[in-house]
Amino acid sequence: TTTSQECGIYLAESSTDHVLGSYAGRTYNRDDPIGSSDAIVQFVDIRINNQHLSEQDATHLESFLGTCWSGDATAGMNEAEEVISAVGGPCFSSTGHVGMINAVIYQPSTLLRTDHDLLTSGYDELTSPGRGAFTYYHNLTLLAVDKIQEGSEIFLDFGAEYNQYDDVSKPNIDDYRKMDEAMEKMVAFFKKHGESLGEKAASEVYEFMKKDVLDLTAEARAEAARSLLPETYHGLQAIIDVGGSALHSNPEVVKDMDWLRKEGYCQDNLVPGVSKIEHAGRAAIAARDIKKGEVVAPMPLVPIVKGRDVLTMLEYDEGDETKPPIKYKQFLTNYVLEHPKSSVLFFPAGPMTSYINHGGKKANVKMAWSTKLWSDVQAAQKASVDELPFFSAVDMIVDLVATRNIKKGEEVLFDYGDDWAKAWDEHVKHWKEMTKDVKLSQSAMVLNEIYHGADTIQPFPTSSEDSLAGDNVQLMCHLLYDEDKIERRRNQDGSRTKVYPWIPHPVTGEHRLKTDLAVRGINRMDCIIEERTGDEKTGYKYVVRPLQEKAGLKILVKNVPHDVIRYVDRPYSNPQHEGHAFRHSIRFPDDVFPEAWKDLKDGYNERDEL
Ligand SMILES: C[S@@+](CC[C@H](N)C(=O)[O-])C[C@H]1O[C@@H](n2cnc3c(N)ncnc32)[C@H](O)[C@@H]1O
Repeated sequence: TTTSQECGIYLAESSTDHVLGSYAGRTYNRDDPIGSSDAIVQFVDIRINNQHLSEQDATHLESFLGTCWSGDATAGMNEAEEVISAVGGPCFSSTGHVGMINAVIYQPSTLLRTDHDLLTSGYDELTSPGRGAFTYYHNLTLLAVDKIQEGSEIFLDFGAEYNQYDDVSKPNIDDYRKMDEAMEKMVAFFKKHGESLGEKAASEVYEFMKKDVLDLTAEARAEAARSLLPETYHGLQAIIDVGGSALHSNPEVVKDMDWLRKEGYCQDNLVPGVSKIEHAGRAAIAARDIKKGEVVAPMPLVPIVKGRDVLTMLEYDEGDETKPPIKYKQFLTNYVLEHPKSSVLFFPAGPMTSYINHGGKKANVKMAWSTKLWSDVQAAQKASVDELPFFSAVDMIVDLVATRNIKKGEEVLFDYGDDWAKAWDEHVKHWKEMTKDVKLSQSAMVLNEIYHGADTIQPFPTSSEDSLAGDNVQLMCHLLYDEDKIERRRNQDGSRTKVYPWIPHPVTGEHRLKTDLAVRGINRMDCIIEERTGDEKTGYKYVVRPLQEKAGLKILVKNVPHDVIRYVDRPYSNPQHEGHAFRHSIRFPDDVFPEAWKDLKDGYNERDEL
């Protein structure tokens, strides 16, 4: 179809500042997904493991963490004590705007993800040397929360914008919304009464609304709100026509489509799939034909200063703290670029680029520095490693360029380098030996396939029925209940239990909205299933007991739909935490690695460290 030929989302310089921005390549309606569904790389307890850092290095680490999301937004919260998520693409390269949030991370996509594709591809978690080597977290999806016109910048809701929310000098999102509503009403008023009032009286009424009514109703926000209104009431309709006061007073957020096609990067040339390479996990697949020499994806680089140290985790012997700790490499290691002559690692935050596998001689993309005028890559290339953290990702872009024609549906591959290939071959060779005395358990992903897989939908067992779940997993429910609709149940011992209904069953057409309210990271909690109703045809519903409630306080939630219940790996127990899992970074090719970034004269030698 023609739409798959058009790029749905671009990357370019933001209209708000010299930072990265994402722009709609077509019009989106509210609730439309935007861009491709991307991988998420969780890293755990990074601050706890880096308490020895110098003040400066700790600041650098924080600036890297500032480019990431909290694990709560990406379903990672149960991985460890502290979970932070590295992501690429529009979730990384969109900015916030206190007045114009038009997209959010669609949490149900990752919270309720399934792995049917991977598990039916022949991947066997218990025997594959790929176990724990690629991410369990995927399907990170952006969703439009408003109509977004073609060319418009995408603004995400980062909690941080709320700091500016109370600033009375400029309009915030509620000012824009309220004034749009007010303007609609004013237009209706002047349409009805304008003629009989006459020009002079109508203008006076408008001035009265603008000044006195706003001062009284908007109080501290009156000035900000007033700035959105036109000089005379004749200008009201034009503001409504361009799509409201936000767009009207910030016309620069909408770029010309021809400019975007020429000067921007397409961010949805790749879609996820399962790799044909055995044990490799998921893959980046071309969404359209790409010609030799074209950019497949831009990769903004995020420096991790002293990266190898920062990504080393220490595990102390609990019985004997004086013993030297065992060192592990943080899972993120597998997703970063390294150069042997540099102490800095780089997370490549491109759209879907985390999914690109190693192809060796079969690689069909290579790296080249950005040639966009808005990206000052030259300055960054001359910078020393200490200066790198101060560069914005907008000036640190490398392109992945097709080295031959790539057909739609083909897997995109990069050459990770000979060291990586050697390490992987060794790993595969020793896998059986390494794991022969280890009891490998099946992760929650495999269990969830039984209850949510496309082929079979089994009901969850109640607490009195036999369960397939091992000790390594726990049951989680996404619960939001209606506090006003309480019922009390009398128990056999005479005590009473409060029963709340799960939020009302979705009404047709509102499915997404209603269910979404409940399916959010903050509403995920341990639960026990007490009762079950329904069948495969009508759908199962459950009465569950949330375990997070204060001790002694017994409550139940009824009408909980099957789909919002999931098994989750207990903290530190999914295969990503296993010591025998493969760990190796991707080699940053010599021909593009700047001289100035080589701070290790003799080069890094892994044997020195481990
Ligand atoms: C940057 S990720 C690539 C995306 C990954 N396949 C996924 O599903 O998230 C790197 C990891 O992918 C896997 N991988 C990449 N190329 C591979 C290959 N040629 N053979 C086996 N595994 C590969 C390894 O587990 C490696 O640690």
